[in-house]
Amino acid sequence: MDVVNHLEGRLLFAVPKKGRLNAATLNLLEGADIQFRRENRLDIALVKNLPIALIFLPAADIPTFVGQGRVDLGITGWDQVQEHEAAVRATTPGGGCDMVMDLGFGGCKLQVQVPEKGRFAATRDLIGTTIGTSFVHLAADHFAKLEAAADGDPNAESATANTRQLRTKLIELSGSVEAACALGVAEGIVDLVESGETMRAAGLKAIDTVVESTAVLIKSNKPSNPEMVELIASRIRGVITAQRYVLCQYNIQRSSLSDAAKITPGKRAPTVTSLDEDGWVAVSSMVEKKKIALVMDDLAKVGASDILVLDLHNTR
Ligand SMILES: Nc1ncnc2c1ncn2[C@@H]1O[C@H](COP(=O)(O)OP(=O)(O)OP(=O)(O)O)[C@@H](O)[C@H]1O
Ligand SMILES: O=P(O)(O)OC[C@H]1O[C@H](OP(=O)(O)OP(=O)(O)O)[C@H](O)[C@@H]1O
Repeated sequence: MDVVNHLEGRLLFAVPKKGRLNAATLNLLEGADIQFRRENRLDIALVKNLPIALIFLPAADIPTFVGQGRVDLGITGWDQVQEHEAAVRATTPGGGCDMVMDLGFGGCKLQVQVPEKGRFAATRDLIGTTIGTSFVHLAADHFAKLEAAADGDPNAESATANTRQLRTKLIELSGSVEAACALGVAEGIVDLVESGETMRAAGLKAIDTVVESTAVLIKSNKPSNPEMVELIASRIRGVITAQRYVLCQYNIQRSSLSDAAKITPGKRAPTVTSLDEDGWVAVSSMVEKKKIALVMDDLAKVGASDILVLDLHNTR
């Protein structure tokens, strides 16, 4: 089938075609029951059960397609959204992308890195040197602020590369940025760090953070079908919430219910049902997954018993 001729009337949704955000994004689409089959080598896939087409793009290009309104929705890193905004700020304030929600995965930091045993201790020491990065616009804005501060500019915090002539030289690299220092291409780099393994393996250390990032859902500020955007956003929100929470169930004496309810207040309020035993109630309540062990300890202390923790598949 010639999918390109079947896009009419469909909401276009850009997703990372490879890399760090690809697998988690595909999981999210599955959880939101967005069903598709991607033909070999084709970057467009029609969704079978909704009037949507998925467009598989490099994460770095997704803010451009969304910002120009060529696609309606996209999933990419917040770092990429910020880089796009820094690139087009002079012509398109806001970049044309609206943030819909933080998706929680793909956490990393865009950091200034220098050789571990080198002469640079702070980012300002790098002013006037050469910096290698794939994030040239964010790095340029970061150094514009530093240079403005070093020059005693009272408005240094709002300085950008559009408003200043930079003394620091930025070299655009498309990957393996960590190699730049060892090979003498740059004195420092600005690149992503998650575990820090790649940085340490290259003999580098981080001395400053430019942006903290996670994957985000963004939408065009002129979507073709706002109702469909809202439907997809609410399905994705349901899956993300389900991933973040568990359902905690327990039995407790009614006299201790108010103490237990303080520990498990739920999203709105805990659900309380009577048990077939005088003076006892059963409680169920959503609890943040990362807090559940402490919550169980606290519930046991106030007399809860038969505490069960259940995974959630979806919420709305
Ligand atoms: N180590 C990491 N841990 C978590 N998230 C990361 C990491 N590296 C990158 N990301 C996130 O994933 C996004 C895409 O990066 P990734 O390196 O996977 O891109 P890519 O599309 O494969 O491009 P490239 O070919 O340049 O590597 C980044 O913008 C960032 O938001
Ligand atoms: O702190 P860590 O957990 O080691 O992760 C950081 C690395 O991950 C990303 O690169 P990726 O492996 O995606 O490849 P790339 O260099 O080709 O972009 C990033 O550019 C770093 O190099």
